[in-house]
Amino acid sequence: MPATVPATVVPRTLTVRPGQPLTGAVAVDGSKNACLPLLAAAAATRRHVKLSNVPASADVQLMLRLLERTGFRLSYPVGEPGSLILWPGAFGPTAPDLADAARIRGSYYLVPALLATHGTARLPWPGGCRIGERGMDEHFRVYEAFGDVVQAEDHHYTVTASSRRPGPVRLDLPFRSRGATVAAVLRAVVAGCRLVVGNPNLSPETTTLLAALQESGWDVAAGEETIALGPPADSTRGSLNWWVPGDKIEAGILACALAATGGAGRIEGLRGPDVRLPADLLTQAGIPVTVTADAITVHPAGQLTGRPVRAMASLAPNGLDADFEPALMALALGLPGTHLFGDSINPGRHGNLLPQLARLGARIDELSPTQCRLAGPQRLTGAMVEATDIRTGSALLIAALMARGVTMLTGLDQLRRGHADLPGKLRTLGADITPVTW
Ligand SMILES: CC(=O)N[C@H]1[C@@H](OP(=O)(O)OP(=O)(O)OC[C@H]2O[C@@H](n3ccc(=O)[nH]c3=O)[C@H](O)[C@@H]2O)O[C@H](CO)[C@@H](O)[C@@H]1O
Ligand SMILES: C=C(OP(=O)(O)O)C(=O)O
Repeated sequence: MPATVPATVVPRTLTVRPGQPLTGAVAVDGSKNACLPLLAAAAATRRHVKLSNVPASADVQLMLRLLERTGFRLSYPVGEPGSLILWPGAFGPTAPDLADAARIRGSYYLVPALLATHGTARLPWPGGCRIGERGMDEHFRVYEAFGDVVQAEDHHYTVTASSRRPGPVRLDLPFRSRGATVAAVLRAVVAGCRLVVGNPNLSPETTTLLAALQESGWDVAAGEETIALGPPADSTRGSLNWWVPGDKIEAGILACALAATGGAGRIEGLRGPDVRLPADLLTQAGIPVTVTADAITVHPAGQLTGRPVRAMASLAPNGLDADFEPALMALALGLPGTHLFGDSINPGRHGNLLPQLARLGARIDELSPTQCRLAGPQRLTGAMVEATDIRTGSALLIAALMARGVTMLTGLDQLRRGHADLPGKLRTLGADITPVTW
């Protein structure tokens, strides 16, 4: 009898072979990093929220299970793939055991909702990508500014809600942490109080959350210096409709893959301004790119005589999101010039990414633990590599498409944490990527 592979088998390894330049059109999924705070905000509002364009990535699926275990209810409207409705169900007297919250960084977004439902949040230290020391001290300072009590233990941390209703809260962040900014905003939602955050994070993920709250009746004013929030004037509790924006990082990865193979194509379903910076870097490197309100198009490049790539991650308003950097680094391996990269936000990123690119033969000079330089174009050779974090996985896919010979990519669980099916999207553009099912 021929061996058959059940349709549900999830491959653990992929083979990637170089081929024709990628071409065609593909749409991105909703963004994991925008979806996680929106889910946490939906829980914090304790209203019925319909959320659309929800990606099927593993981290988002896990967040949904954590919310259900906490006592929130979920339903999936028929005929609307990617949509769900979240509302508060019955909450038990004791806080739930959320041990597997340790698998994702974004589980910290649950703290405000847990304070609302149980008065206390006890969570394992967050996991996610192993990209260096990923502190939470600033998140804790946020809760303390609201009068909450924070206890750090070996394996867990506990936040206990203040018994007093906080008055207006003002806090200034020492740096523009996205996690701490979102924590402050969601805590104010639970407290129903006014909030001013100085030196806030203004990434699209944060401003998407602010826009959703504004639609929900909150008074929101966001500028480079401060974010100011005021609770809704009336106590309307009607249902809300929010939308997860298309994944800017997935769009950047697909644009880099098109460019890396000398191809041309269109990536849809995103917000143009979210990909402005990586698009500018491609254009400066001599790869013609146009960005419209909801798409990015990579045009055929002639001779590559553009400027070298200089991709420095930054938390400044309009700074380059750190998660774009690995894909740009993979692309630059094929571009002429001496290219410079930096990510001091995630100080362990290069320690993860560079050894894997080196397995393909990449020669990258580490100027410091967080900065590196490479001269291109380089000749890469297929090898066995591992997606040691989400963005390392996507950078390896791009590099493998440029390499001579076959690359085998393992560690797909990491890749799936951030993208429901990035290999499938690359296949839509013509990439030769095959799951290994033995
Ligand atoms: C789930 C999610 O959206 N993850 C993103 C988020 O990471 P992350 O969730 O880590 O964002 P944070 O703002 O919490 O932290 C960013 C970095 O700042 C430092 N830090 C942060 C808080 C703190 O209290 N103490 C401290 O030292 C750590 O080095 C940490 O790694 O923003 C990063 C930078 O844009 C992105 O690369 C991640 O993809
Ligand atoms: C670093 C990332 O994820 P997380 O913060 O969830 O680990 C990422 O999305 O690239």
